[in-house]
Amino acid sequence: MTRYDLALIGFGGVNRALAELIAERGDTLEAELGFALRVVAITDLRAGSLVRTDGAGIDLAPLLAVEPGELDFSMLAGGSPDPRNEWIIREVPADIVAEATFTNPVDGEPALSHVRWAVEAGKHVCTTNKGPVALHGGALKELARRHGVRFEFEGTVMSGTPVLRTARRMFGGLAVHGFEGVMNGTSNYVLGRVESGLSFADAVAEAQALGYAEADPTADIEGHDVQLKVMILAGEVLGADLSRADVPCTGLSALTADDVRRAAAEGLRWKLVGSASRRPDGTVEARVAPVALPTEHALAGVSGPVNAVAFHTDLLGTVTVAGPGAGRVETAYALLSDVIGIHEHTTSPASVDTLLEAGRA
Ligand SMILES: NC(=O)c1ccc[n+]([C@@H]2O[C@H](COP(=O)([O-])OP(=O)(O)OC[C@H]3O[C@@H](n4cnc5c(N)ncnc54)[C@H](O)[C@@H]3O)[C@@H](O)[C@H]2O)c1
Ligand SMILES: N[C@@H](CCO)C(=O)O
Repeated sequence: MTRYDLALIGFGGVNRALAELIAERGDTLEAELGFALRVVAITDLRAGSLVRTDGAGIDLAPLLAVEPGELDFSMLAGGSPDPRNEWIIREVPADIVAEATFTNPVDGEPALSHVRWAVEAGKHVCTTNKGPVALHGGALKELARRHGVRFEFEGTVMSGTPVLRTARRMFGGLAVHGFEGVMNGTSNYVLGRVESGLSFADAVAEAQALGYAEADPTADIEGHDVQLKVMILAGEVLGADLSRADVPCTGLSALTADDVRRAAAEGLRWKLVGSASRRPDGTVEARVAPVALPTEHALAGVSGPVNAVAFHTDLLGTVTVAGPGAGRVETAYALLSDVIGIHEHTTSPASVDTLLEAGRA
């Protein structure tokens, strides 16, 4: 039986939920997927770091029984009060590094370094962190290719909903002209709650408590999170290499609660829409902005933390992918799907992804 040893970098909502999946469903996953998962290292800014590479690895159940804010690895055997990220990523024997620290939309750090260190150490990486992928995705993919490891990031767009794999695997032979979508769970949840009478501030607080929001929810509300997602998706489906400056961004602070409720009374729904399309000269234009959509529009009915992206193609017309856009468990599932992708790739060199990548190279 194949076993993958994991190092979890960041132990907040998402990586904790991944640890829960492994602790609670490890045996079922093993029987279904044909590989076992063992966590051998965890680092976190607040809890410190923990390493256990013998036996069954880190015993996850006792860690998960402690409230997140009270976790202190320094009290445990193999623990340290410091998040020894570089040493753990480079030196502790692990097969896969799961990176789920804060997204930094300015330069992607320190997650960018986490990904680089892992790849340079010959470890596969899966991440839900949008910063490194949006800002340095091309260079990181090339680095991973040179080191013979996988760099997977399904959870960066629409959390566990497999929009990136769907676009990569299912659109072969089609020309994609562009896409538009509701790609932020927090802002979409907030708009719905404001529509039903809550203040913006209270609605944001709810989204934070539900685990949808970024550490700084300004990124959700002002559209910077969607900006990064548009850059990632445009890279994947349009082959574009966009910088943040290429994606003008207007957020929800352009709207008042009255605007949102008045629109609803007039049969319109405000949505924070991210879009990109290919111009006739082949270049790509993209933007993020709130749009008042008529209720019959496909994106108008996308509610709460649900997201949807409508892809405009030549042979199929518009193809819409909808599903959860945020949530701890949903995003942990994206990491699991990345691990499955790594397993498929390493065990079947003729896997769909490998063949598609070879075709594109
Ligand atoms: N929660 C979601 O719905 C969701 C969905 C998709 C993508 N994401 C992305 O996944 C990542 C994690 O999200 P989350 O909800 O778990 O966030 P979170 O804030 O709950 O957890 C992040 C954890 O990372 C730790 N951390 C931050 N910087 C660190 C560092 N330098 N070294 C070690 N640990 C560090 C923090 O202490 C925290 O515990 C973020 O980048 C987020 O944008 C989240
Ligand atoms: N904060 C993000 C998480 C998913 O990327 C959202 O609300 O969509």
